[in-house]
Amino acid sequence: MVVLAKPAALEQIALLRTPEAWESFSGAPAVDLSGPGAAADVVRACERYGFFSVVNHGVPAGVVDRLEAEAVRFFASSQADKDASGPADPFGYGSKRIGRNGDMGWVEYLLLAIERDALSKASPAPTSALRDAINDYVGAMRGLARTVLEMVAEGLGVSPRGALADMVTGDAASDQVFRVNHYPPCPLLQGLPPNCSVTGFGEHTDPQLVSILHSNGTPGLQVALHDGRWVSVPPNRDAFFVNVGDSLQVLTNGRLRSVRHRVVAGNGLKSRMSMIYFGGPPLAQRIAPLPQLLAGTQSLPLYRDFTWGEYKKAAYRSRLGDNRLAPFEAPPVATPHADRHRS
Ligand SMILES: C=C1C[C@]23C[C@@]1(O)CC[C@H]2[C@@]12CC[C@H](O)[C@@](C)(C(=O)O1)[C@H]2[C@@H]3C(=O)O
Ligand SMILES: O=C(O)CCC(=O)C(=O)O
Ligand SMILES: [Fe+2]
Repeated sequence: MVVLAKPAALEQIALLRTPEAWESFSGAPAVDLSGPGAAADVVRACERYGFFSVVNHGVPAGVVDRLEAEAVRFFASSQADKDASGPADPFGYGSKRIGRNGDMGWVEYLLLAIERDALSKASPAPTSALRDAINDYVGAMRGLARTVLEMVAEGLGVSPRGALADMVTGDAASDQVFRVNHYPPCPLLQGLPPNCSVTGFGEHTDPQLVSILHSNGTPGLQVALHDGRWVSVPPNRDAFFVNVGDSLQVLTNGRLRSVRHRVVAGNGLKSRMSMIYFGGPPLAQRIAPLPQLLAGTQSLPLYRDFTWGEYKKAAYRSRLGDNRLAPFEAPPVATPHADRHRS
């Protein structure tokens, strides 16, 4: 069994004690990307949950399996070998510390920057086999992100159809990040009742437009529904899970909402491993409600204009669970009768 380094930090990771098993998200929408009406399904799922899975996505299983095998090999290597790729600041190998502001989780990870369609030179992969596997996988994720964002645009009636997708995959300067998370079984939980778990990755929303996640068969991911209930997402190795990020929330003036999510690590025997592609725009990209989505409605923009660079700078000063959009909300309108309408 892999044991994460520096057990002294364990007490800083929140233990969760739950009175009953987490409710399973059996209603999680699964969108068949090859089916008719997929664009409408994508928008409906983004509006209701900010989260959905995709099946019939066209990503070859071999691309996923190869990366998973290389990542397993990396996390099973010696602590000294892993540390040689760290510390994550923000990129590289990290263990337990998430970001720079005191967040801790029962997780080890590789966080890497992508430039165009491959790992950037600033984020060298530990081995050439892992690098090649990541590059293949990221190529597939860029394609999937493009398809999903084109469907979002189509379903919302935004033209051109590539308007959102181009922010992420159409610009050489776009800010894409790739992360592999490994959650080994937590020894702290041994002997405790099965309804005890530990924070693997604390609750948060993702900052970018979309994130695309794949995991092995070990559960742990939970999402918050709009009524505040937390539900467990059953793992599905054949699917990818899409999260709406904060930037897409702003671009759609809150019509699509970013999803709060977290990972709990249990005391099962199997590690959870997840790989996530985060699709962000270039630093100079203006993030503001799309005029097309405001035109003809009574909606006022809920956010002031900002660039992805400004937002990102603020995000890296925030704690994981913070509401990172609050500072970018538009000030209330002064006239006494002006109502703010959500679109
Ligand atoms: C605590 C933090 C980690 C994070 C940067 C931040 O200051 C706030 C956002 C965090 C997050 C969440 C989603 C992704 O995992 C991530 C890579 C991202 O883009 O924003 C992480 C950041 C990180 O781990 O560096
Ligand atoms: O590891 C997971 O399943 C999710 C992790 C996550 O939300 C993240 O890395 O932003
Ligand atoms: Fe996330």
